[in-house]
Amino acid sequence: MGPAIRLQNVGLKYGDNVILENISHYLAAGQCHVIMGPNGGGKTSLLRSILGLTPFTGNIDIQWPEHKGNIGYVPQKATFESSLPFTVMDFILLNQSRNPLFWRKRKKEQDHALVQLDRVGMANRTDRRMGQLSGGEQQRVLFAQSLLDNPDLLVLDEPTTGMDEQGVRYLESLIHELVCENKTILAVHHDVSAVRRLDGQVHVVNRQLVDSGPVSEVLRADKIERLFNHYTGGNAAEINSVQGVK
Ligand SMILES: Nc1ncnc2c1ncn2[C@@H]1O[C@H](COP(=O)(O)OP(=O)(O)OP(=O)(O)O)[C@@H](O)[C@H]1O
Repeated sequence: MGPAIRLQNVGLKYGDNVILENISHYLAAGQCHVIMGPNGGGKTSLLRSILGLTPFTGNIDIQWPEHKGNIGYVPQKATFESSLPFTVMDFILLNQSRNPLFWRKRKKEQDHALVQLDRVGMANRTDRRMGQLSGGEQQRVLFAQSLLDNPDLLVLDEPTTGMDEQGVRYLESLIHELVCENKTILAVHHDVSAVRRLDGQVHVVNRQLVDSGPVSEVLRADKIERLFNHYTGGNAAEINSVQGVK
């Protein structure tokens, strides 16, 4: 079972630049939560705050049901030196053990890595150099890597960026599978149709929490325009008062 996440008065500033302000919210356990909102609205910053990677103010409590479980994280982009001669399998194994790479090529670990790569349609590309993969293929490898420890909380930052239709389908069916296992998913997403297919809870963030609820409510036809209005500089406080969000 995945955790619930409680946010209390969460804020984040870079210098004088306010990125997140006064966000108090509850993300229920065992569901798929999608964060949407305009570019620069603070979605990645919120994910990074939840992961403890950014110095936020306020409180973020990851509430594990019994004991603390594993967290998987897929960042927006893979960061590695693309000229290095390591393969997809090396990249995956690199994160599976604290031993040097040449110790890691144990059959059991390779088999486990292969199963995860198969889940994202990359099992036939284990010997390719990471630096030679396309952006979408790299995203798939990152996703496979995030599954290695059987995470109870999976955090995805725009997971389908650069992915083709097949990659998107792999990812969506895996998310459905994980939700069926009561894992908690937290994903930043921009694609309204894809979010509709995920059928989770949608939380709109633009510096503040602008709206929140099931897909059927937040992505209603009459609200979509407002969601996109944010992109042209909508004011979160005004939007809150229009939508009655406190
Ligand atoms: N380390 C940093 N230092 C200074 N400013 C930052 C830093 N990280 C993010 N920001 C700023 O915070 C704001 C929010 O960025 P963030 O990446 O959280 O937005 P986002 O909603 O995820 O955007 P996008 O949809 O474009 O990915 C941006 O204006 C960005 O420039």
